[in-house]
This record gives sequence, C-alpha cells and structure tokens, in this order.
Amino acid sequence: MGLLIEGRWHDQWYDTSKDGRFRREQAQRRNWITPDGSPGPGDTGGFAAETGRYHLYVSLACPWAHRTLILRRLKGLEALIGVSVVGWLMGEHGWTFDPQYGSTGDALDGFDYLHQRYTADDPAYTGRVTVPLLWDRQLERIVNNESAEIIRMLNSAFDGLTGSRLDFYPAPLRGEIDALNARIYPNVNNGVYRAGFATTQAAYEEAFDRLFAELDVLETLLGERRYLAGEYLTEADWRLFTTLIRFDAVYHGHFKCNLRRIVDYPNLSGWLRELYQWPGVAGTVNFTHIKSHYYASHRTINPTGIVPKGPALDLDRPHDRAHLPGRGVWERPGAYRGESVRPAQRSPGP
Ligand SMILES: N[C@@H](CCC(=O)N[C@@H](CS)C(=O)NCC(=O)O)C(=O)O
Repeated sequence: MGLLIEGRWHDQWYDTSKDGRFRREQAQRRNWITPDGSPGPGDTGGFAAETGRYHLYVSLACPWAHRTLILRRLKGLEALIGVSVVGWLMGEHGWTFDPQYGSTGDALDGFDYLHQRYTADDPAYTGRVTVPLLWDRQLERIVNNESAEIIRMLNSAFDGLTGSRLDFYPAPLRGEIDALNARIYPNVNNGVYRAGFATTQAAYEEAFDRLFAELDVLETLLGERRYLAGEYLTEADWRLFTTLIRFDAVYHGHFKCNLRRIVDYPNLSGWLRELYQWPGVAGTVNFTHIKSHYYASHRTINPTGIVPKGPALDLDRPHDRAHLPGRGVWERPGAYRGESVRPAQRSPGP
C-alpha cells in the first residue's frame, strides 16, 4: 500500500494523524468518452467511443471497480472494452499483476505493478494508485480513474456500437438517483472505510453511527420500493450493491461494522439477493479476491493476515421481492442496431 510522488513509488499507509479520520483522495483523471469524441463535462474531448480502444484495470476485491465491471457486463461491452485484473494482495508495491494472487496479468504491456500504468500516463505522477482505471490505448493516457464517472460513460457512450438501449441513469429519475447517491456514498460506500480505517474511537463511532442510521433508512425505503429509485433498477442500486455484497463477509468483521449484518435486514437482504441473481451479475462477484484482499492486505488492522473461513452466505435463496412492483431496467426509445423502427412507433405523419 503506498503512493507515487513525482513518479516514484513510496510504500506508506493512509495518513490519519490529523484527527483519526480516513479521507479518500479525489480521483485525478476525469476525461469522458463520448460517442463522437466531443468534449465531456470538464474535458477538452478527443475520447471517442471505439471498439478495442479502451482497456479497464480492476480489482475483483474493490467495490468501486466492481461497479464498472457490472456496467460493462450489463451494457454488453465485454467484446469492446478489455479488462486486466490485479492480484488480490495489495502489499508494499500496491496493486500488482502477480498471478500468484489471481491477477490476469497486464494484457497491454506486461507491467508488474499498476503504478507503472500511472507513470506511463505521466512519468511525474503524484497520488494514490487506485482501481478502477480506464486506459486509452490510442493516446496512451488514462481516460478516467473515478468509478462514478466511468459507469456513466459505459451507460451511454458506446450505445451506437452495441445497440444497447438499457439506461441505468434515465433522465426522469436523475434527481432521485443523485439524491440517493449523495447520501449513500458518504454514509455507506465510503462510510464502511471511514469506520474501518479510523484511528480514534470517536472517528470510528461517528462513521459507525452514520452507517447504521443510513441502513435503517434504506431498509424502510426498500420495504416500499422494489429498487432504490422506485420501479426501475438504476445505477444507484449497483453502487449500493457492490458495498453490501461485501458487507457480511468483510465489513462486518474486518471494518468493525458489526451492529447488524445485511442478512438481518429483511428488505435489504432480499434486494441484495435479487441483484446478485440478476443475469450476469454473480459472475462479477469473487469472494476469494474480496476476502483475501481485505484481510491479508490491511495489516495495520489485521496484523496476522488470517482470512476468516466464514461466513456461510446464501445468496441464491429466493429473493421474495416480486410482491413489489418492478419494471426492470429503463429502456431508451429507439431501434436496436439493424432493426427497423416498427411503423407503430413512428410519429404519425401529416
Ligand atoms: N474514487 C475512486 C476510489 C477508488 C479506490 O479508492 N480504490 C481502492 C481499492 S477499493 C484503491 O485502489 N486503493 C488504493 C490506495 O488507496 O492506495 C473511485 O471510486 O474510482
């Protein structure tokens, strides 16, 4: 675990010396892939959606990277965007491509360490070396290393190539989705880390209380709604899913988030099982990477590195969510590639 300072790797743990609180560094590369390479929010453009041009670097342990893998799968992008998986052990060199820890290797350059990918972008890079990372093979640059933005790109930029109409961020639901994300990110997604990486009792308890207060709110919400934003499954669900799927196996014990387990919440656990059973999703969940990574890598909080054998999880059990009205994923209007628009869908002529 460490970071790059002016292109040189330094092995050091997070600095919580100010007040015991863990603070996550802002992602530094924020370019956008767009259908035609026109500028995205805050960039100058040049990143057009193309088959084979972009490559995704992920850890199967990481909840932020997991979001991008799910969107890649559900949006039918596996043949268009390649993936390299880092090993689950994050040790003195940070993320590595060591096959001993389940890495696929770096498919592009055969690098040993992920930090080499960052210095390939900028030989003087300063900052943490995180996954996910989206790489542009043509410009040899990092497009983006912020998962919240990568999933937005995957949701729409490649639709002209894939013909996918599935929309996990539909315009009419954006206000609702943004409001959910704004609460769930600090309290739950990052909240479990704020509890687990806290180095004072007060910082831990503050994160713990906010986390479980938010889970109570979400439990009530999911008693009324099939999905977080209502009848449609959206990105807000996938963003929460990647945290909650790790909760009982890791955060409950390793990060001391142990007031309750997800399995103790009837609505959250049913919702979690429905999402886990969503076609294609279980294949993106790897509990060997998840458990081994956290317990073996974070030696400051688990010095022996012993990985617990449990818990027994029963994610294939029926989800019991069908009593709530659900419409699945929103579909944008329009024709699939190669399919003509049916006359009934054309606007009436004069
Ligand atoms: N804001 C980033 C956060 C990514 C992140 O922190 N990833 C973790 C793995 S779960 C990481 O690579 N940490 C390495 C480090 O902090 O040194 C995102 O959501 O994409």
